[in-house]
Amino acid sequence: MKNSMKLPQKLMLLGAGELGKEFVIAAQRLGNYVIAVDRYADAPAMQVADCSEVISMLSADDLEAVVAKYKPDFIIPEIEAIRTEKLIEFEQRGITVIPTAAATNYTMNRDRIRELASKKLGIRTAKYDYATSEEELIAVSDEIGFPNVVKPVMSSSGKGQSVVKDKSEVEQAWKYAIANSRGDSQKVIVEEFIDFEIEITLLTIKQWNAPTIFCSPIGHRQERGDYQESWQPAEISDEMILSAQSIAKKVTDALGGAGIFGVEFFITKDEVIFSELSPRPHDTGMVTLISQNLNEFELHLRAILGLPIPNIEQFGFSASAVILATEQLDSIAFTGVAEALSEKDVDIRLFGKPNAHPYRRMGVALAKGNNILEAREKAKRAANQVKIIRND
Ligand SMILES: Nc1ncnc2c1ncn2[C@@H]1O[C@H](COP(=O)(O)OP(=O)(O)OP(=O)(O)O)[C@@H](O)[C@H]1O
Ligand SMILES: NCC(=O)N[C@@H]1O[C@H](COP(=O)([O-])[O-])[C@@H](O)[C@H]1O
Ligand SMILES: [Mg+2]
Repeated sequence: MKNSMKLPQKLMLLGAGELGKEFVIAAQRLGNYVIAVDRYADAPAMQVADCSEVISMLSADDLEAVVAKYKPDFIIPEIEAIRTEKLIEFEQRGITVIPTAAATNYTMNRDRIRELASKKLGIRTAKYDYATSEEELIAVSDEIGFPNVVKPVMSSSGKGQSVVKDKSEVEQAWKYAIANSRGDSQKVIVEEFIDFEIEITLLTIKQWNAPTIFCSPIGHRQERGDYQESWQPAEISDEMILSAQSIAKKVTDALGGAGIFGVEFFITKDEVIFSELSPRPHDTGMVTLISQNLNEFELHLRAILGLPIPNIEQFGFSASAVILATEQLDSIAFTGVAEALSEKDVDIRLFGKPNAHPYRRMGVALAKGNNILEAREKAKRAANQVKIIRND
């Protein structure tokens, strides 16, 4: 369907963070025209796009205005917090929404994608239920058991998420989830805590006119529900990889369209448990900036434009480690970059976010090594060398 299109295409990116920035670079390399949109000016992807717009992506009117102004060929969501009902309308008007408008609607809220995976497709997930008040959360927590994980149904990067060890922590978990929920949703999901051996992201590339293909699994470590480091390949059995691939194929087929998906799994001693997925490049997939011939952003672009992906070559033991802010800063400078780059097979990306607050991801260190441990150590060492200071 899409494989004889001409270039350039006009791409509208909804969300212009670090993932968008690398995607825009990939799109620009093939000469495409990109409009980067986000809630604030000078966002990372805006710095490399042809033009940019600052709007509320939760506002249908704002979305209508930018789409009417630019008439893009493709709308490519980069974050979850978008008025997805409006995307359905754009799709009906003939604009291609990636991967599909329905998929962005399914994945915007945890409950929708969970119901699809667990109830409709019968895929194994953590035991779960929902609560819409503190009283209900107390009852539901008892039913799921302790420890459990409480998350707002509308949030990402671990915002509002907590591990609840016993009854005494339920009230605090409710308050924290509601205070950090995106939009005005008062609904949380309570999940059985999975004591996994490793968690992985399986980058899954769904194409318009070619079979679904996969990257080598990426292992990752999270703190506060947010990614700290990732590595590829993840040390899991071939049998488990096949099982994860089959689940990823099932879910992405149900969502339809084309593009890359970051499909997250918990791997226990003997089970592969589906967690959630992003219908776009995944933060833990930034390791592919050093680990593959085509990184996850280039793969996303090729899948979107119906360009062939003849092979994905994995270059061996690779890792990424995040560079996080520790304080509130209005203007930023970095030190220690030269020291970090002095080691062989190390690279750094600084995203260019205009301001910082504690735990905000400002950059990432990338490394290759002779084994996974070495690659992880190198990436972490490089990340720790980079310091964020006030630029005055
Ligand atoms: N049921 C669970 N059992 C054990 N750990 C969990 C569970 N749910 C979440 N976690 C931990 O918290 C992390 C973040 O959870 P999840 O992916 O659901 O949140 P998120 O806010 O969507 O994150 P992101 O947007 O970065 O993908 C997981 O990667 C995992 O480390
Ligand atoms: N887990 C999702 C994720 O990593 N998303 C990435 O973070 C940006 C927001 O960063 P900010 O909150 O620092 O503005 C998003 O725009 C996207 O690139
Ligand atoms: Mg996640």
